Amino acid sequence: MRTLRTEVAVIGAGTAGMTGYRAAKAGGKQALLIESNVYGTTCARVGCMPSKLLISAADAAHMLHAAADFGVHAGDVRIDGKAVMARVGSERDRFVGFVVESVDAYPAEDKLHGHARFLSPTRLQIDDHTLVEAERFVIATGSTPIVPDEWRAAGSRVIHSDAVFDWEDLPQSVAVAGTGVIGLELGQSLHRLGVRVTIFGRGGSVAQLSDPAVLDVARSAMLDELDVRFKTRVVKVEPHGDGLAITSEDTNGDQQAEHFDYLLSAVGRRPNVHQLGLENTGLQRDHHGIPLFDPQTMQCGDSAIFIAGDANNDRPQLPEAADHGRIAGENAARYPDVQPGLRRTPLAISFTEPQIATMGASYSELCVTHPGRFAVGKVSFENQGRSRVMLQNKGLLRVYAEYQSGRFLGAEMIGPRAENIGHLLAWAVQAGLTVDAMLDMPFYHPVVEEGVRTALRDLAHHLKNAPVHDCPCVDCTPGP
Ligand SMILES: Cc1cc2nc3c(=O)[nH]c(=O)nc-3n(C[C@H](O)[C@H](O)[C@H](O)COP(=O)(O)OP(=O)(O)OC[C@H]3O[C@@H](n4cnc5c(N)ncnc54)[C@H](O)[C@@H]3O)c2cc1C
Ligand SMILES: NC(=O)c1ccc[n+]([C@@H]2O[C@H](COP(=O)([O-])OP(=O)(O)OC[C@H]3O[C@@H](n4cnc5c(N)ncnc54)[C@H](O)[C@@H]3O)[C@@H](O)[C@H]2O)c1
Repeated sequence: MRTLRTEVAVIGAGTAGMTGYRAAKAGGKQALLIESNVYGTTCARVGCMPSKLLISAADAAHMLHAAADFGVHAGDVRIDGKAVMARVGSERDRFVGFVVESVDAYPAEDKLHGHARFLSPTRLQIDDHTLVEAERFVIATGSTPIVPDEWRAAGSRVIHSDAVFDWEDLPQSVAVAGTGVIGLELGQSLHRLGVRVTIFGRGGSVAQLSDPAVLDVARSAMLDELDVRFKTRVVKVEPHGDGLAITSEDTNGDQQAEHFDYLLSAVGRRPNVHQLGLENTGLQRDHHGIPLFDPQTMQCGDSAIFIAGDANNDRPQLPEAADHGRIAGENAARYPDVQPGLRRTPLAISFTEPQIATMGASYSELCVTHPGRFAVGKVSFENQGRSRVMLQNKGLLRVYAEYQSGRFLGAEMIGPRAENIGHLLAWAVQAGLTVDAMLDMPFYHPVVEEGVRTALRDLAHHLKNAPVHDCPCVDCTPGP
């Protein structure tokens, strides 16, 4: 076994790892980037990009059906599953190609292939071929989709999201377990592309939403279009012919057995911290096995080990992975002079239709941090002018602000153009704007943003009626 010495060892060449590597190099350090799998990142290979490619194909199919409501008739819609998947695959490969090009440009001596495992706080073993001794480390190992063992036992027709993007054709039917962002984005697109889809949600959650009023509207919007079985668990999965027999059970204990080609497990992702030898680092870890770390500096305790991206499970999204990686790499380079980096206002978007966006503090967080001290304004998109014009008049936006200061705190929504409104409102939170200052901004006509103004006016009205006593239950009714 050979031994390599470096100043900064970065484990994982995903978005966080690549950014961390570049930041450590920019900080003047020698760095080694270790990757156990192929280059290309989760985002480009099996995440953000291929999922959005599938959604775009689904949107095209949906528009053809929806056009009839405008008096525009497209004739028979034919979906060529092979062509859909060929475009998803080839465009995805193009995005992956750009990432691989970047990695190819890194000096060969900075890259090492193999699975890294800590032997001590300063030493890694890579497969059975190399020992790496380093002064500082960035853990950027990403996350893995969860597939419960009892489902996995039913064989290869039980899949997770990675497998969808390798399909050469669309299947006839798919059961999806999980009403999180992956289950809904993929489940809705497959449905729109003509696949028979049933989505099982063990509770009533919808993507990242926490506001009970928005959740109610979101559940109805999803049920309007999709076969979603809320409060229904998948209890048995067995091979059946070429596919699967799936038994589900609702809250009354009523069971139903149905046949599908596939079961797509979309029940969450687990940070890759379990086969890393973290027990040999002396780091304190939480109950998920993630080292305790400072979210401003990414430093684990006071050690020379930093953790970034999905591996630390703090907002597992692409822009966050890049921010974490940069902060971790910069701090690894300047260790022990560790400094807080820029963490932005939280923003999460689910590319369902209607889209779902949350930004700033969530409703459930405010119930803990501001009990009785925040006001809520709202707008329904049902009668919102431009939304109706576009026949996208479904959804609800709820906006939150602090009594006394009038500071805008955050919002949750499902509705048209949520990806854009989400940015607008996240920027307002980060800029520290008050609701009055936001209402002084320009609003054009006729635009969906006029709906945002309606919600802000409602919020301003409620802010004037601050409760006289500090009742912790005001505006904070428990969810259904
Ligand atoms: C279907 C899907 C859709 C998504 N859509 C969006 C979206 O629209 N917008 C958005 O913002 N986010 C989206 N995400 C989330 C986003 O893709 C991730 O948050 C982001 O890619 C995480 O980057 P990362 O660098 O932490 O991990 P990764 O890119 O997964 O990199 C981790 C790397 O570490 C390697 N590794 C692991 N363990 C070891 C080891 N011991 N030794 C060596 N190497 C190791 C892995 O092989 C991997 O290459 C989506 C995710 C999925 C799955
Ligand atoms: N548009 C985007 O930004 C985007 C898209 C895809 C993924 N992502 C990222 O990927 C992460 C993982 O997404 P995800 O959808 O896998 O996870 P998630 O945590 O968002 O959702 C998982 C869902 O599965 C449910 N669940 C858990 N166990 C279950 C079981 N046994 N049966 C049925 N349901 C069960 C949970 O209640 C939850 O609703 C997200 O947190 C997100 O950050 C982001």
